[in-house]
Amino acid sequence: MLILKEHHLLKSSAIQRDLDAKMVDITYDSREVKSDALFFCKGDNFRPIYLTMAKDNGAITYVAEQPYPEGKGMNAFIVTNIQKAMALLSAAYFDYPQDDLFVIAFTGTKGKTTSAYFTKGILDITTKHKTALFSTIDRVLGPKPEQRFKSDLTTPESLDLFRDMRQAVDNGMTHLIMEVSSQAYLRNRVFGLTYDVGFFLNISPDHIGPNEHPNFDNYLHCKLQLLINSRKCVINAQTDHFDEIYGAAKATTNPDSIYLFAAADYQAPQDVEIDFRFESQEADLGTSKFIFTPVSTKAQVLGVKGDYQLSLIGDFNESNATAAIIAAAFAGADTEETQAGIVNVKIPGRMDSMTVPGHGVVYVDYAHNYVSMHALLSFLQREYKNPKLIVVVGSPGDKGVSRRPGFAKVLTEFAQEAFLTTDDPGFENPQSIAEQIDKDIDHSKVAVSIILDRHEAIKEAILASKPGDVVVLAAKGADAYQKVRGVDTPYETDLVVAKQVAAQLQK
Ligand SMILES: CC(=O)N[C@H]1[C@@H](OP(=O)(O)OP(=O)(O)OC[C@H]2O[C@@H](n3ccc(=O)[nH]c3=O)[C@H](O)[C@@H]2O)O[C@H](CO)[C@@H](O)[C@@H]1O[C@H](C)C(=O)N[C@@H](C)C(=O)N[C@H](CCC(=O)O)C(=O)O
Ligand SMILES: Nc1ncnc2c1ncn2[C@@H]1O[C@H](COP(=O)(O)OP(=O)(O)OP(=O)(O)O)[C@@H](O)[C@H]1O
Repeated sequence: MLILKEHHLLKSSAIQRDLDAKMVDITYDSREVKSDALFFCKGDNFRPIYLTMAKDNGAITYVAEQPYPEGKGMNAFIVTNIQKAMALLSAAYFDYPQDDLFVIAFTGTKGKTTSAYFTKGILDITTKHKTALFSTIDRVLGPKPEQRFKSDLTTPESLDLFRDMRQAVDNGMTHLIMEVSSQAYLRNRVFGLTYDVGFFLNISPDHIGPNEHPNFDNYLHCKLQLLINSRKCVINAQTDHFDEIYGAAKATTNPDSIYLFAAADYQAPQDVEIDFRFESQEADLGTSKFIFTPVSTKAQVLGVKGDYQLSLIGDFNESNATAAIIAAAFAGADTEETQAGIVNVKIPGRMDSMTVPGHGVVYVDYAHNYVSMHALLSFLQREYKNPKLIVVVGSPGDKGVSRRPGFAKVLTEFAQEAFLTTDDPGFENPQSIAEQIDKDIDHSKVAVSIILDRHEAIKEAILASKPGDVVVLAAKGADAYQKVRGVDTPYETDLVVAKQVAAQLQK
């Protein structure tokens, strides 16, 4: 209660309390309540009947923004903001596990997962597999295979976050790499959490619409919170909105603890000193090679520099790799470890490729907004020397509405043929989403087909390709589901479907 009081979250009226009540668990899901638990009443879809269920299952205390008759007889803490209260109480309940971890956080519209995986590749060497990971793809809480779980969210709900951190510490982990989404700040999932090093990779319009951010300013504001909550800040100097981002870091962090990185040929504004540079040597279909150089005195103190090679192709990944090298260096990695740890990193659903005999080469990639599709398609266009580009893509329902015109624009700029299909339609009609993309495409440049069955769309795209063509299966990465009306409907993944098509064609 003191914690809530200290943070001015407690509404003094309407509190019933038994301060001696023992509490053996905390949860926000009535289905998981055990006896003597504390139950958080939270969420857009919260219904008072969940509190009844929680009480019936043995909850003795609830925390909510209003008193509920259903909670009669229970201890109640009525708070002004349930998300903040849950974050603070969860951190306390799990005994502040962040204090036992070196925490590295990445935010950015693109590149969070990639940078996080690169960093983990390195720190697995440095820390001898004592590095935990909270990523969009999975959560790694310990060195054993059974301590790896699939993620539901990029950044977990606060209670899950602190519980998993505690688990990681108990499993012997000493470091944690986490992706922090803007949504995590919007919904106070990381309220009160401070990172040892926080990275701002880039920002471009995305995640704006129902259930997400009301506008770009809000999106940027939420992302900036990561810098405000980091002991050391590292910023990609080439990001859009650099001035605002750098300004946010400077407002709360000593300039000695702010670091900037950029490509070797980037001309920074006069009053901006770049700390780390990366110089591309080769970025083709086989590999990426670049030189990483600490330029400023404070960057040189870290002692990491040299030639780097990546298996994960795509020129845009050199910037992600640079962020990872800096992150790992702050966590104690040396040059040799950063070189050895990054070279073999591959990420499910990022730049996966296969050739279909008699047809084109197929790429599966998670690019799912204008900027990432632009990065992906321009790379492939350059490397394959203006091939015919055939793209299969869909846009999710209920969120990221700005992606739809973004896809239309990028398809018009690069593709010769597009198959618009289904991608997590949620509660929207996938046909209508496809039509919204289609209406902004310049049909004099791109031949468009709407095929809602994603398997069929992939098959038609591959059939339409000839050797030398490039087929891009975009935006779904390695997702093994389609989110339809609140249900995760199993889906084989784009790569598996492409392999099935290739196998059928060879029969
Ligand atoms: C808008 C949003 O972020 N919503 C998230 C939020 O939901 P919520 O707090 O409103 O809770 P809710 O789902 O309405 O459920 C109501 C409550 O009733 C409880 N309940 C429900 C049923 C029952 O029988 N008993 C019971 O107690 C539930 O446990 C829950 O506490 O908290 C839930 C976890 O408790 C999340 O699953 C949910 O994410 C939704 C599914 C989502 O799609 N979020 C996206 C937008 C998101 O967060 N994305 C970002 C990535 C964005 C990026 O890439 O940058 C992310 O970090 O993943
Ligand atoms: N630095 C970058 N700039 C532009 N595009 C990028 C960059 N890094 C990755 N991409 C593209 O974006 C896709 C997603 O990358 P990644 O999963 O690392 O980003 P993310 O920030 O975790 O995305 P999300 O928040 O949507 O999960 C990649 O498959 C690639 O096509």
